Amino acid sequence: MKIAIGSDHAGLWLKKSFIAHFDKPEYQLIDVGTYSTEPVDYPDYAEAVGRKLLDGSADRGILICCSGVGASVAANKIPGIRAGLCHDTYSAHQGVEHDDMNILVLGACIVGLKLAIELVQSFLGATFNGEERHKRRVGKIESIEKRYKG
Ligand SMILES: O=C(CO)[C@H](O)[C@H](O)[C@H](O)COP(=O)(O)O
Repeated sequence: MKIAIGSDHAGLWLKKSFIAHFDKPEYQLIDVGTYSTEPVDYPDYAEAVGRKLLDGSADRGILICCSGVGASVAANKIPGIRAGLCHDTYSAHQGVEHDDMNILVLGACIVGLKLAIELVQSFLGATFNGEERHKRRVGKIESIEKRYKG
């Protein structure tokens, strides 16, 4: 699975830890930055991760900022992106199974490394279950995107 991963300065430590932990043959991590602790703006990394999904170079995305809120808000502005801020493992897999969530957003100021790894494992191990009512709801999200297209 190809996974685009990005963070701002606040999420850098967690992004680095993920890159080390998920260095496994089944995962190909595409690191879109940031690469130093110099302060940056989370929307830039949210957009960079979103673009990787839209151009087909990544199957899933992981985004990290301090709370996870800003990165989540920014990523969800991109049509086709369904980003979820999840700090419990149930939401991390149910968000994929029911809502076809394609980016997991984490707050590096909120979660510790062990929980964060479990969250990513839950997210990556889940697939959209494709049941009619869930397809209908995701379809309605796409309709909202179309109605408000600039
Ligand atoms: O949490 C965030 C947005 O929801 C970001 O990580 C910001 O970086 C956070 O607001 C901290 O910003 P600062 O410039 O490091 O004070």
